[in-house]
Amino acid sequence: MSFLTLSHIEQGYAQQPLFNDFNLSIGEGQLVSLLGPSGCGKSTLLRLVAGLTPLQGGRIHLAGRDISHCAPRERGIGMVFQSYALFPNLSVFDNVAFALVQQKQPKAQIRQAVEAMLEQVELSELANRLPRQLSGGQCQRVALARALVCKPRLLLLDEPLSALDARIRRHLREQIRQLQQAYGLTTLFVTHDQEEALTLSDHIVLMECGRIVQQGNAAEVYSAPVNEFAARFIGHYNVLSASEAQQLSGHAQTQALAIRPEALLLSTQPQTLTGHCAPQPVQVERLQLLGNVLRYQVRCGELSLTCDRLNQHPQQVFAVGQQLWLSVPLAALRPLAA
Ligand SMILES: Nc1ncnc2c1ncn2[C@@H]1O[C@H](COP(=O)(O)OP(=O)(O)OP(=O)(O)O)[C@@H](O)[C@H]1O
Repeated sequence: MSFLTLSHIEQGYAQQPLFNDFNLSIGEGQLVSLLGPSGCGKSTLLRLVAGLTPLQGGRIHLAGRDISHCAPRERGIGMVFQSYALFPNLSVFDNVAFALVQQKQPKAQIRQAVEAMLEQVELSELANRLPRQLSGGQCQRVALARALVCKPRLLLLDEPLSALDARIRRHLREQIRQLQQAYGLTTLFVTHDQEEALTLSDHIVLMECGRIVQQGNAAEVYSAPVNEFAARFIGHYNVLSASEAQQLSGHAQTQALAIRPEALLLSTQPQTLTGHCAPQPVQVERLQLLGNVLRYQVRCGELSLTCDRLNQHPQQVFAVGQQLWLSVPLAALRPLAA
């Protein structure tokens, strides 16, 4: 059953339409990522749900209640932004306690709630510090604690990790996921980073220009992109026109196709494999080391294809210019809608 429902949303800026009959349903306790390029409307959607931007048309329901025109503070929603937006003159403790103080909760109760929350985000030791005495990752954990301490019914996260370095980012996203699951908290997470969406989410909503292009769980969205936009945005797919696909597969093709780079097999000898197209000669044009993965760009006639291989043995790295053979599993060819 849907916990957050956006129905027939109409929204735009200065005569410029952005959402036209936009609909989205989110189940209780799910972490849903809104994924898409800059300007596709992710933040606007979050602001509409939070009540920070007035809704022009349509309805928003949260836990069965119509919140379309409620004031932000009446919605029971917690929000964390990319910019931490902490009060600079308040300690970590007082930042987290702020909303509870506003609600005039008893002091002892506030202390207990804040201390428990700081422990959850591993900040108990830093309770008396000011925001300027914290790292970016620590600031973001304070912002998260501040949003969670009010026990929101819905958590909105607007690119909360994008200002942080890669290691802190990974750690914090695991922490967010653990807390979200521990509290069973329905969460909408905005990101333009596909890896982040794939690793964190129960459900991914891929957007382009105010429209949903595709939605599903990570495996569905990753393994079966519906069109060229989805294929290019998620997973660095090779996208081939119908005639290119025909050239590569040797089979008649009427539709554009996508192939994941890790599905393509490179070998030094031609291999005739069941369920594969006939082996094709290729030449290595470029090689990129992505840590555990080697990414080859290979030339196959007029086609340039990306092939990923696990970086297992240094002696098995192919050189730029090397002649190889390419095998394409037929099952890996994904037809794309126009
Ligand atoms: N206050 C505003 N006034 C006019 N246009 C706006 C306003 N806010 C956003 N827009 C426009 O609406 C569109 C969607 O913006 P939005 O910030 O929702 O996108 P986004 O997907 O969150 O992008 P990003 O990832 O860059 O934050 C963009 O074209 C943007 O220029």
